[in-house]
Amino acid sequence: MAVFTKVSLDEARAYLSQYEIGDLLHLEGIEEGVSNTNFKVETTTGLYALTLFEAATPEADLPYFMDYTLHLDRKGYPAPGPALMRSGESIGRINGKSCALIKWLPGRWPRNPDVRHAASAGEYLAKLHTAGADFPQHRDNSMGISVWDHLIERCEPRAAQSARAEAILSDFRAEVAWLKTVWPETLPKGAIHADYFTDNVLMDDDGQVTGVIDYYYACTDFYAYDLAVSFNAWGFTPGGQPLPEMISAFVNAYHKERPLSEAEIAALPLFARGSAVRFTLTRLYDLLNHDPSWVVKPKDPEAFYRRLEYHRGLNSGRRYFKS
Ligand SMILES: Nc1ncnc2c1ncn2[C@@H]1O[C@H](COP(=O)(O)OP(=O)(O)OP(=O)(O)O)[C@@H](O)[C@H]1O
Ligand SMILES: N[C@@H](CCO)C(=O)O
Repeated sequence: MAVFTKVSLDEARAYLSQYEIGDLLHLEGIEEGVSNTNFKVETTTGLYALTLFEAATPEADLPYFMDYTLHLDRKGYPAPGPALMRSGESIGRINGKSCALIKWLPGRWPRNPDVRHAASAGEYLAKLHTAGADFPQHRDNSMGISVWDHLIERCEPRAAQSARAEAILSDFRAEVAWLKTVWPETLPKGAIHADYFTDNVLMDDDGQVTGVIDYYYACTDFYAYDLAVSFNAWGFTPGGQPLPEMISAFVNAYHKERPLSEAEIAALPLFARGSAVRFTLTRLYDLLNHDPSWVVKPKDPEAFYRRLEYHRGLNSGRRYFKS
């Protein structure tokens, strides 16, 4: 499904000859994923993923993503750092697309995560923040609070056909205006993942993290915002019902590894509301602009709207520590 751009064995062999990675043994398209084309590559020296960047990933930011994952990898964090060509480059071109050859990480993302998975995921999010704290580059959050008004505007033309979409957007105009008045300015920030969902965290059979992939929304923002994005992903059913024991397992494990300040804890309900708005909006945009002939199924915006409703009922960040 997600092999948008074909690559033949000969094309792959010619491309890979720029690296010191031995001879190509096997090339396999990966069906999963919706944004980029991915292949699993086996050579005489090991396993890699070959990613061809499709339109959704901003070309100009590829050096940031590659440098960040290389930085994390060199610090011993399980990120898929890029292999370097003999020229020292990490980004190449194949069949008209920019591409990178990155480390293949072991494990599988958890289809039915429980509290053990949530705790390990929370610990590794904190490790990600610590390992990236001295990464010197900056990238604005292209999906952050400063663009939510613009996302609402982009949804508006097609939302006119749906009373439900109109109602959500009307609610969000007020929500975003209010969030802007209370959004913190001075909390600890640095490089964050910004899309730390279950399908981006690989684990072993004991529910321990073995790899964290897909850094193509990584950016500079508040660490506590990334925590809220992540417990919103891990701490609810796919339909958006809260699982307080999953949220608390995630948050407590994070806090043990990277203790949160009182100000960060106090900001969690706001950040949880903001991140619920962000994912409702991007999902709503994709749904409103979906062509039924596309194979990729749009994700459900309502599941994130329900999260927003849950967080609106909480007024203390301490609440997320308890189930
Ligand atoms: N470096 C890697 N190591 C191991 N497996 C990987 C790696 N990169 C990708 N995969 C596998 O390929 C699948 C699809 O990759 P990914 O989720 O990055 O696709 P995408 O289309 O770029 O992203 P998304 O669907 O989240 O927008 C993953 O679920 C994982 O199974
Ligand atoms: N994780 C996002 C998709 C973008 O990677 C979502 O579930 O809406």
